[in-house]
Amino acid sequence: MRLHMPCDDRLGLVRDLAGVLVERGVSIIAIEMDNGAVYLECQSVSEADAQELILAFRRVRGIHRVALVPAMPYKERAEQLQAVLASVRDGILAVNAAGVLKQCNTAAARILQLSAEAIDQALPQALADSLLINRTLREGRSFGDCEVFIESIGSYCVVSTRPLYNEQAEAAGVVAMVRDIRDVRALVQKVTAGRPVSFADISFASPAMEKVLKQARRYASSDSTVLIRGETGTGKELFARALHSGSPRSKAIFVPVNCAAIPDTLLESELFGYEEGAFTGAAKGGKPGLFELANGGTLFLDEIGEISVHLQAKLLRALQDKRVRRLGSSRELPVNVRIVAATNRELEDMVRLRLFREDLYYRLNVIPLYLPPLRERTEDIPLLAEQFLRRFADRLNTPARSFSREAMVKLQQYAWPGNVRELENVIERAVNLVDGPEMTAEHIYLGRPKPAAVRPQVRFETYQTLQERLAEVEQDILQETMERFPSARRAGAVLGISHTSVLKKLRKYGLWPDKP
Ligand SMILES: Nc1ncnc2c1ncn2[C@@H]1O[C@H](COP(=O)(O)OP(=O)(O)OP(=O)(O)O)[C@@H](O)[C@H]1O
Repeated sequence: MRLHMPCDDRLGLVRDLAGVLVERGVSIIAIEMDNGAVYLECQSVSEADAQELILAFRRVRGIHRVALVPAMPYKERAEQLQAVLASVRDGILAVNAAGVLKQCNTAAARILQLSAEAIDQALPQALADSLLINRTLREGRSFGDCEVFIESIGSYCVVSTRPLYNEQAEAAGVVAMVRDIRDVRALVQKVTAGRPVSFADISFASPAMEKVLKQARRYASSDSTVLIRGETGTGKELFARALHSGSPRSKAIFVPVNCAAIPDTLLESELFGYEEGAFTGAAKGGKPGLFELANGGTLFLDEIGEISVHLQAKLLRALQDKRVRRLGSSRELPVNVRIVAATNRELEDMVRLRLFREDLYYRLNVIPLYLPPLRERTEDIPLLAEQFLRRFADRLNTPARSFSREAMVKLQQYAWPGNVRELENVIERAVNLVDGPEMTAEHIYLGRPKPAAVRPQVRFETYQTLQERLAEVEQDILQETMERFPSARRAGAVLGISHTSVLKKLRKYGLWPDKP
């Protein structure tokens, strides 16, 4: 039986109430003062005895009223706290000064794989260390959003802690908040990801693209690695995104990496992450790599043909073992990532020239997908052009709605070295120029025609020896090769000479700074 009794603040009141119960041989379960009232919980008694008890309490000096209540305030508070703890997605746990686990919500139990029996038991030392609980107790200060590795679950978590102080201002316990790194990533993905791209976003009218799309739809559901080939701007990234959206991993993250846009040394730490202090400039607390970030989802390695041979070896190992190791760490982490790679390079030639590892090539080329260039599917041009026209006209609020016949012919006759991206740009430029509803041929500015491949210039200066003329040609070849493969080693592999010969020749022609 639980009673609520508004009362005066009088010394001895609780003793008098207890006396009423003692006289009748009824035991007290709990007594609590709250907000000008006494709450009392005692063992249950018969209906008649309850009535008599209530009358006796009313007669106690200082008691204003006596009413039955369904719950004691401390129980209500505890239940509300439990409901709050159970409803949050973050893991919350409370540990006392002796390291004993006193509270653990369902999320914490799930993230840290703790059983119900863990309550009222000392938290394992390694776990208390990883969760920064011991440091919080020792140093008596809070930690905010630290990424820590939890050995027992083999994964990283984000942890914040707060010490609880006793009356002597000593740390008497710790409350820790734990978030699974995967939940953090899912949140980031939700906030930062744009609208997902699906196969329905890929426009086509040509049988060639119909065939590719049919293949891609079939491949989407598989977990195998896809290698998308095609010239620049043919829609490789669009297909990679659609493959992800159409896969069982669609709810997880899609992580695109442009391998050509990041310098080699940086790409290694971006892909694999690093531990604190792994190198000068490494961020405090280390950083997870893109492989880890993409865990559960899809990693899109764009321009895969551009990565160095050193990184190719590391990538191959990661793909084979399905494990990655952060730079400066000895710990390997399992990763479950689907790889979609793309390139506009002739990887087979690169393999032949030893610029691309053959084993990595086969590992990536499990499902090849070839996107034809726009000039081989001119049927797609009107559809794409009209789609881009609508998009840009709406965005720029111009009245352009259609193409004249000549404009469309001009678009279809062009060779489109930049493919769909170039078409998109041409239409955007045209929409900016047009005043009326129709786009005419004058509004369509196409790229400058490519000059015909120039043959090495032959200079008819009769006093030049054969050797001198050959040297000029050699110089042109070296210059052109170094522009395409800006490393002596790679240029050497292409030209079939050693990299030291390349360097020697570069120095000879003043194409390489001399040693100081
Ligand atoms: N079939 C298509 N339908 C609609 N838009 C397309 C289509 N193909 C490509 N695009 C658009 O063309 C542009 C270039 O596509 P994307 O970036 O996917 O090409 P890419 O082959 O990955 O290029 P790069 O080789 O330069 O990385 C994007 O804006 C894309 O949305």
